[in-house]
Amino acid sequence: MDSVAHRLSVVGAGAALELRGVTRLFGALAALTDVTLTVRPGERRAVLGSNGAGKTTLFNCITGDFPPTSGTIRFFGEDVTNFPPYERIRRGLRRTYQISALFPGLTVHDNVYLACCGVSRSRFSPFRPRSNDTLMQSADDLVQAVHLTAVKDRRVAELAHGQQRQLEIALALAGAPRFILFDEPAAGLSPTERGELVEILTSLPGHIGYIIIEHDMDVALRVVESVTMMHNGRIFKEGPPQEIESDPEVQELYLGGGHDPGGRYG
Ligand SMILES: Nc1ncnc2c1ncn2[C@@H]1O[C@H](COP(=O)(O)OP(=O)(O)OP(=O)(O)O)[C@@H](O)[C@H]1O
Repeated sequence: MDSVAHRLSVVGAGAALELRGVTRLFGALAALTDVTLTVRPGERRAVLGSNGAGKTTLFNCITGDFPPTSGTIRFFGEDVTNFPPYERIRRGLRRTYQISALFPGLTVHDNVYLACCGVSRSRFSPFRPRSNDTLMQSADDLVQAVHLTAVKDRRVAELAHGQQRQLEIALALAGAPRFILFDEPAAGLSPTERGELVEILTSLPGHIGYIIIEHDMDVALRVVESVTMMHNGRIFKEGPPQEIESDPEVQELYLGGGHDPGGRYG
């Protein structure tokens, strides 16, 4: 059995994420129209599409930052459509942003430690002996998982851009997530940093599924086993990376940038 099939077989049946008929309007603009999508536990999926296709709005609906205008969202079987974002985080949903959410004056380790405190049930205490703290150990493990152990005591402001993006992944991994939404993690990275990102994503624990929005097809298609193509707020194609990559319609719409921003005003 190949590693992907094995990984998906051990994490169980059912859906991690299930969207049914999700539509999101902004005034007269339909940013998403009737999106139906199922992602299995442990599955890794890319959502691709040209600018304005609705990818970020899809993430915002899943996280609860912008609830859908209509339709339903289930997370591991539970209807979370009307849950606030923190309730989804409590259930194991995480997200990274295109814009950095790091504390630049703190060290790498302290950023991760605070993220671990933030999602843990116990409150942060300045009086807790830090060396005995299991959260400290979790933070160390996460720093290692994103290849930043060598710079763990450095302030975030001193890190290279690629290292900051790696740190954002560590923050998303805090507190035992079950599913992560990665928003363009390769943006602004050098070729070497992209290679490192691919290694980090493909080494994540097998039970953690994710959706990645990524304009860099080379990165996206190497770290997923399925792809959803969006155009003008709708899903127009789904399939394994090889099939999507060689699809003539995808090539014309995505690689040719045939986006019609006026096509979905009512
Ligand atoms: N808060 C908002 N208010 C009004 N319109 C919005 C809002 N958010 C998104 N839109 C519009 O919805 C459409 C989809 O935008 P979205 O950001 O989801 O696309 P995208 O695929 O993520 O694009 P990009 O690749 O450029 O990030 C766009 O036409 C955008 O202008």
